[in-house]
Amino acid sequence: MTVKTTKAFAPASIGNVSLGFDLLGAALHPIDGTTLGDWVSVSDADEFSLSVDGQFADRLPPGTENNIVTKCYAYFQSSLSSSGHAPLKVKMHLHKTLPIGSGLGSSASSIVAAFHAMNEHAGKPFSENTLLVMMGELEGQISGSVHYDNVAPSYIGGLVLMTGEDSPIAAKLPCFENWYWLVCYSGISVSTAEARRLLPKQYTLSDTLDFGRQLSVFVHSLYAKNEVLAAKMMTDVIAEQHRKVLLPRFDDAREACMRSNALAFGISGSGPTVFAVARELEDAKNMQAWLEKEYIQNDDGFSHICKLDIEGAILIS
Ligand SMILES: Nc1ncnc2c1ncn2[C@@H]1O[C@H](COP(=O)(O)OP(=O)(O)O)[C@@H](O)[C@H]1O
Ligand SMILES: N[C@@H](CCOP(=O)(O)O)C(=O)O
Repeated sequence: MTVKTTKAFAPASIGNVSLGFDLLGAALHPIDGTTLGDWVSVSDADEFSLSVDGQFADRLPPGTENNIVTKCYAYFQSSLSSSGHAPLKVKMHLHKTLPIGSGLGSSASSIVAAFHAMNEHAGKPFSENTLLVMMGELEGQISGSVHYDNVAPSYIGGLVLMTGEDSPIAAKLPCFENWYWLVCYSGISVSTAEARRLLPKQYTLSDTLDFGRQLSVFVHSLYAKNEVLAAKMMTDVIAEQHRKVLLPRFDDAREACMRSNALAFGISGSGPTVFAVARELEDAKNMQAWLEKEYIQNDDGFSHICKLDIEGAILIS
């Protein structure tokens, strides 16, 4: 008897994209063809089990019961049961290539790949929007509050705006195809939950007005195809000033990237990964050379020049 297996890949992502705290996210696709993201496969089995491999597998919490993929499985089963579907009898495997606490949407990537593979294996009982709700719920269990700015781009691809509504939860935005998105992970770990606790509970009227203006003018600029105006809006009035203390050499990194003509520079998600946007590949390479030499702190660090991953999560046959 052949055992049916379904395998999914979900790309890394930049949460917030500086100007859209919890509301904007971008999926990444390195231009050198590296697959930057996690893989999950689901195979028919009498009993559930989870195996894990990959470069960062040994940094995950010990015990498969603490792996977010096991929690995704339990959540998917209870959703199947409460909607009158048959249980899914499978074992799962996670190939963990994204560093944990990196600001590259590592937990989101595992969550998205797990739900996408399970939903496909079960014959697609849930719609894209319902799956996104489940993904957001699981991301919330890890980071302390539900936010979709990693799971949504990782699942549907591209540059994505969260609506705050039940349906659709997320909307794909147009973006400038010529932009390069450079990301550099320094090699240290920053807990998203802790980085969220650093933020104030309230903001000034002036910051609030800036946040609303920047996000709305940015979205306008994407539709108006005005990349200069769009790039000008890409600064962070919500998180950066409070979180950059966790990121050694953050200000130097910004200065170096700006000297190399960065259109924008900021923290990817809660860090320590930083991102820069460049119009020219040559500029992106110059920034990359500086960041690799000066921002990376240990052997775990790396950088990639990316384009947006327009496809999002995919199934692999
Ligand atoms: N498959 C998984 N991938 C990533 N993190 C996981 C996974 N399973 C459990 N975790 C735990 O979830 C937490 C993720 O932390 P977080 O700071 O949100 O990371 P990231 O920003 O990279 O998603 C860590 O405590 C990590 O040990
Ligand atoms: N909007 C979230 C994004 C967290 O991204 P991660 O990749 O660091 O998990 C936040 O800024 O808290």
